Amino acid sequence: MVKAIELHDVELSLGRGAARVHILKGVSLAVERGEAIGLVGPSGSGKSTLLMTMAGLERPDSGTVRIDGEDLAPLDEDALARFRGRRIGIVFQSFHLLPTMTALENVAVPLELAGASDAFARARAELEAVGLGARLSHYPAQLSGGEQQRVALARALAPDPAILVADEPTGNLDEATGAQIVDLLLAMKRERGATLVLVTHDQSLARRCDRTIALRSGRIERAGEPALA
Ligand SMILES: Nc1ncnc2c1ncn2[C@@H]1O[C@H](COP(=O)(O)OP(=O)(O)OP(=O)(O)O)[C@@H](O)[C@H]1O
Repeated sequence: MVKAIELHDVELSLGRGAARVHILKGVSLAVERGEAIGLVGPSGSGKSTLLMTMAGLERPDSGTVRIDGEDLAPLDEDALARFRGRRIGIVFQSFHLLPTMTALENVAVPLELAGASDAFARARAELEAVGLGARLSHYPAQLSGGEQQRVALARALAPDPAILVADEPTGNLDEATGAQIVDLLLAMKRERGATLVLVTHDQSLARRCDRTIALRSGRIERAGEPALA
């Protein structure tokens, strides 16, 4: 069976000259289609870097990254950006919404730029699905943190990606709101049959995923067995 995400012996360094840091060290892992993975580990262990590598936003120095069986290495930057746009939804801790656009525009405009003819109708449906049907015309500054993260989630899901990656999506939220966002992430990925990789410091949130993968000092410390293999 083709894996949703497959890394083999990935080495990755970031930074220049004396500031260059060897972050990922021989990382190999496989994520089944439809799995929800909680990616955990101490601060600085490389979780965000690994997530960005899985999402095709960082390229490894060596080793291979395959998404749905496709090796990302031969893709040039344009092809990689198109691949990401079609297949991968990304949610960040700090929402990354455009402050001058309404909730609806934040979701619809990227869809429109990607060539969707029904961008505004789809954006409206996505915002309704995350419970924001009554907030379409609000600007990010008029929304709570949890609502802003729902807009970001709607934006990530709008192109119907097969893979959703979320980097500390609850990091700027209080505990109860954070738990609601994880509920929503898990419900959305189940409904759509997507694969989810969630970076979190919170072990109790990570345990709600099908499986946790633990990183330490850039190496996989523990990966568990996929329940869906
Ligand atoms: N662009 C960069 N240049 C140099 N070093 C970097 C760069 N990005 C990350 N690092 C370093 O790589 C290591 C891993 O960072 P990363 O953000 O992946 O860890 P993390 O486990 O997600 O940490 P946290 O939980 O604190 O967010 C850290 O020591 C960090 O300082």
